[in-house]
Amino acid sequence: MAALKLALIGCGAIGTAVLELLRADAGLQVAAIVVPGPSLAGARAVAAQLAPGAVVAEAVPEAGIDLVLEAAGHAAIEAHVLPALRRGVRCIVASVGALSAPGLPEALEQAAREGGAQVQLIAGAIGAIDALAAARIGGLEQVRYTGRKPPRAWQGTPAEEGRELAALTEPTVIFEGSARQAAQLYPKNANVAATVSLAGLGLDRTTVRLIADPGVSENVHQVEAEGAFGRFELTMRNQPLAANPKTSALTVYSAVRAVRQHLLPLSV
Ligand SMILES: NC(=O)C1=CN([C@@H]2O[C@H](COP(=O)(O)OP(=O)(O)OC[C@H]3O[C@@H](n4cnc5c(N)ncnc54)[C@H](OP(=O)(O)O)[C@@H]3O)[C@@H](O)[C@H]2O)C=CC1
Ligand SMILES: O=C([O-])CC(=O)C(=O)O
Repeated sequence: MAALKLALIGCGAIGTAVLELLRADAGLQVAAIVVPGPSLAGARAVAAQLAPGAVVAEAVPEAGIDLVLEAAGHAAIEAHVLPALRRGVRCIVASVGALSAPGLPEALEQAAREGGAQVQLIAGAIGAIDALAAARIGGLEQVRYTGRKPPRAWQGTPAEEGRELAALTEPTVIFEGSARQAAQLYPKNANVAATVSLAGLGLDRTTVRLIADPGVSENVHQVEAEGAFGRFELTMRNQPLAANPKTSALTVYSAVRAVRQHLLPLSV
């Protein structure tokens, strides 16, 4: 059987780790790696080591791709995922927070329908998305998400406004509001907030708290959900990636699992 041809969008912390893990997968060929112009040379160096057969380009090739994995950032959905879906290519999306932009969920659905393809949002750094989505069917009353990361994970975000992150000595709430606001203000840190909300009560009714905590070294994600099913409390203590402290290693494994689900005859 012909190998499944994958296009990877983004070649940063997640993309590189995904390439390492998928390197030896039978039945899979990384056919393309897509990055912005200034990163082409860096991505070519990574490809030479981890995906020697891949074309490195600024756009997904128009032919010869069976599956797209986005691990790039919110802007990549509009730029690369929508066109791929319209051409009928299945897509896996890590930057779920992009769906907080009004109209983007509908645009994704429309593009997928047009192409007869499907878009899969990964659970990424969070668990229990299956339980939450199932609980929604019975009716949910409240879903609350708390994201707690070491101060350095909030560098380059609005959390820096009016405070010196490196000088924090106490856990500090840097954001309280809806999942939609969190995903828009913290596009590299609150994709999980968007995922929890899309599985549960929606972007506007899911309450989110983001905390910079000098007392933790992990990325800690908590979900509290209540409804007709009963209630659950989930705590994930994720190891961050050395290459990007904002991102949990579990996100990489979740992306790899999603790709492998397209290869295996049986998957859990
Ligand atoms: N669902 C989840 O649980 C999580 C989701 N994420 C999402 O994954 C994304 C990637 O994370 P991570 O790998 O750690 O980030 P990195 O910053 O390490 O890497 C991002 C990569 O994507 C490239 N890139 C950026 N914009 C585009 C674009 N428009 N088209 C193509 N490539 C692009 C970057 O290139 P350049 O350096 O040139 O900008 C870089 O190669 C995050 O931005 C976030 O949206 C992250 C963590 C958890
Ligand atoms: O990887 C994580 O811990 C979560 C994250 O950055 C996000 O939700 O965007």
